[in-house]
Amino acid sequence: MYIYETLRRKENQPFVRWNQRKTFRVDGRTDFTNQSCSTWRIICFKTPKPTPTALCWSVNCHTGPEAVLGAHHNQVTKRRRKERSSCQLVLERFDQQYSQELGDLWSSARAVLLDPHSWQYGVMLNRFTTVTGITQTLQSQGFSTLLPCAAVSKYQAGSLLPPDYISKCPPNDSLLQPDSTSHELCQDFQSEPSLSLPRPTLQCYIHPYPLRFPSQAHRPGQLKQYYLLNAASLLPVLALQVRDGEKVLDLCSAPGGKALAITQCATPALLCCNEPDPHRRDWLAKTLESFLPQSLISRVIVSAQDGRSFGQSEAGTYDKVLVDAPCSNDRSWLYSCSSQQGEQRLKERAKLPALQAQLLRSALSAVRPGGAVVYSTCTLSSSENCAVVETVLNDCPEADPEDLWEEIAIPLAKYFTFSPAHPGHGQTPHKPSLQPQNGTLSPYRHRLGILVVPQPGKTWGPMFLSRIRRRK
Ligand SMILES: C[S@@+](CC[C@H](N)C(=O)[O-])C[C@H]1O[C@@H](n2cnc3c(N)ncnc32)[C@H](O)[C@@H]1O
Repeated sequence: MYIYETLRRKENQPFVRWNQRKTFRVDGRTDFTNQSCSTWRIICFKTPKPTPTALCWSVNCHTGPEAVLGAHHNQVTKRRRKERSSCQLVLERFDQQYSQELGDLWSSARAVLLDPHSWQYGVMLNRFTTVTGITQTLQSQGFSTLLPCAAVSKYQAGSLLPPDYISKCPPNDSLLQPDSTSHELCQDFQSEPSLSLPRPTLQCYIHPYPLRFPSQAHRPGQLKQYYLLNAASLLPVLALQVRDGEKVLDLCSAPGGKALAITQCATPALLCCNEPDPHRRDWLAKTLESFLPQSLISRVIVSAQDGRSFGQSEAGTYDKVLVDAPCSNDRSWLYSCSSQQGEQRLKERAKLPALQAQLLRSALSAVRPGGAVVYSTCTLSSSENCAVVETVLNDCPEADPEDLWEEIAIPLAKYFTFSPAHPGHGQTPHKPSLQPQNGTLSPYRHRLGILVVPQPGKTWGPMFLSRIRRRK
């Protein structure tokens, strides 16, 4: 059990809990004995028996030196997270398939998926709110921004970032981004001078340890300041490269995390969020209402079509289309609540590639010539990933896959573990390469897509993404 906490310590006063948890570990970077320190970064960790003495140092392979605060700190009380057990049936199927497809990467990915306490969470800030306070809190707890400045300028409506924004950033690969731009207002679109929105800045904070920032409760009349997500979910949105004023379709939209990320990257002229499932559509609508101001909500449509027919009804309409397809969802399927549910899901799994291919074809019809479609899933399964892309490309001669390895995998390799696509989906076991090595990867293989594989210390993913451009 790894739970991370921050305790504040005032001079000559007892420890005050910032959040209600208990057995604590001191972050290796914090000098616990430094009396002048006003903020302690304390991390709760799994211990068979909390030590009753004040401090007990030990070493944890993930996180370094640890200290257990003993029971005599009466603010420190016990609470255990409910353990979830994995579904054996699903795990066996994953073992069979993924050891073939991922080789050595699977055993370490498996260890991460089976240890929910090691999972990391990203905190995506909402540019439509004041985020200075949250930013300070995050930074004081050891969070830093995910996207270095170079990546920010490249991916998110980069030409719109003012030169002083870039110059305010530290010159090298520093993770600290200035917060001030979140509050700068810009006039978007000369055609609608009345639309005054904060400048697009996708800011996602991550922590080196699996610290889960508390989710924000509903605040009547106020927008939420941040959204918690798997940081790998941002990659399909970055790959979409949405620019201000574009028409964007999010074909499979609920609960809306990627739709929100799109609105952080740019101000589209139209964002159509499609979700056929009524319950999930309500959830989507609530997400949008909780994060977007009225001036933007008027540009957002929630639609309820079967995504497979969208391409026919709105052919050639959109500049960009995101297909974040229904998929096996490895993380959640592994924790199916019963073996019956696991069995049922594995049966459904066989039908998914056909549905995914239909959705991708529909998206390629809905996008205008010259526009781009991003296809993504949150499974490691090659039959739902590159095999779907390959199938669709085979019967869409007017569609070209684009290389995301150079554009996304290499610049962001510090944060995510990438594996290139696996053509032949499982027929040929292959040893994945984390970095492209000259001569070992064909350009076509890059182009089918890239896969984020969860690994210890970089637990983001699974996430597959592929970008396909419709020829002019
Ligand atoms: C992976 S989830 C999307 C997650 C979402 N993009 C986000 O970031 O929050 C896939 C969604 O596709 C929806 N879906 C299932 N079948 C669909 C279909 N035929 N057309 C469009 N969406 C569909 C599911 O109800 C589900 O909400």
